[in-house]
Amino acid sequence: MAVFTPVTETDAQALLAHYALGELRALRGIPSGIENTNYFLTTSQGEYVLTLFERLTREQLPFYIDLMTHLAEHGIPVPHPQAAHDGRRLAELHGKPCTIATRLPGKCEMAPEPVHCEQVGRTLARLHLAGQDFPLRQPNLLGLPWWQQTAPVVSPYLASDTAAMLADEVAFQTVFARTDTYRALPQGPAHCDLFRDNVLFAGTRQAPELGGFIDFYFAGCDHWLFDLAVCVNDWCIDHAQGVIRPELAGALLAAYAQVRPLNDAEREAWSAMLRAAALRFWLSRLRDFHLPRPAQTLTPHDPTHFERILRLRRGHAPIALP
Ligand SMILES: Nc1ncnc2c1ncn2[C@@H]1O[C@H](COP(=O)(O)OP(=O)(O)O)[C@@H](O)[C@H]1O
Ligand SMILES: N[C@@H](CCOP(=O)(O)O)C(=O)O
Repeated sequence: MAVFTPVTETDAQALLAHYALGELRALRGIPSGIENTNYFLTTSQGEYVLTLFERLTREQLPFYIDLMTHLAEHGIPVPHPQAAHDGRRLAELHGKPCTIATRLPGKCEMAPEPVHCEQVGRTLARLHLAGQDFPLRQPNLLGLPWWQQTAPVVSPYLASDTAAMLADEVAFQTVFARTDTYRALPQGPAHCDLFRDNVLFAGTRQAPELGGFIDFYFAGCDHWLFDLAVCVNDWCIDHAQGVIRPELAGALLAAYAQVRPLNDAEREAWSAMLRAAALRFWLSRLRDFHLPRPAQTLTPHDPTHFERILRLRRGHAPIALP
């Protein structure tokens, strides 16, 4: 279970005393997630999620908390961080920054159909547009400089031909980032980790209703196309092989483009961006696998999944953007 820092009922009661959220009814550690400590918190007033931040610093956190607040207040279904009596949405527990946000309805859909992909695409485009006037700026902290820094750290754990592919891909992305096409890509606040386990659906499998997007703690200002590529690389593939399933990608991309039409620079950059999105998660999984942090119990994600996806994206022209 990804509880890095245990929280007791007494801790939670003391924390709730600073909020107008009612009395504690139940507290339950959440057995998934790999970044933060999460608990479901039930009070006499509603259902919330308590998150203790394990890696992000106090300086970095206002971006995420204020972004979720901004998006929630603009009608995007995301967890709404709650303000304490003093107006702050960030508190502290066991020396770790923490927040209490609304619990969204539904559960993850790990075997999506086009109808799920459509809703994800549409809501992602709405999120991008709603984020345009968000005033804070913080880059995606796991962007190109982090890839350049991390590749040599994980490289010694790889077979020599795999390490060579990693180095070649980082070099490719470094050159791509200097092109006019890259500079012309629209950007703004982006989720940057919108995998199947970060979207909740209520309703039925035939008639799903998107409950919301969760886990904004990899968000940052980046190209919107990168966000879309992260999404397609997870939502629209055959999971065993990593190949893109056209009926899923078609549904997600068409729904996205209906809300925010894509431009020529984005069409030109699409293949490189799918590679960038695969590289990003291959690197973080390699780091987590070979250089793990202590946790009560934690199964690291399989890095070879994204190694395979990167090989595929390097070898084939992707499905065209609408
Ligand atoms: N606001 C929320 N509403 C409902 N469930 C949530 C919410 N936040 C987290 N969860 C649940 O907690 C799990 C882990 O949260 P997540 O943010 O993905 O953790 P981590 O940041 O550690 O990866 C999710 O899969 C989901 O089941
Ligand atoms: N989505 C990433 C890692 C982050 O995991 P999450 O549980 O916080 O979404 C991956 O799959 O590598």
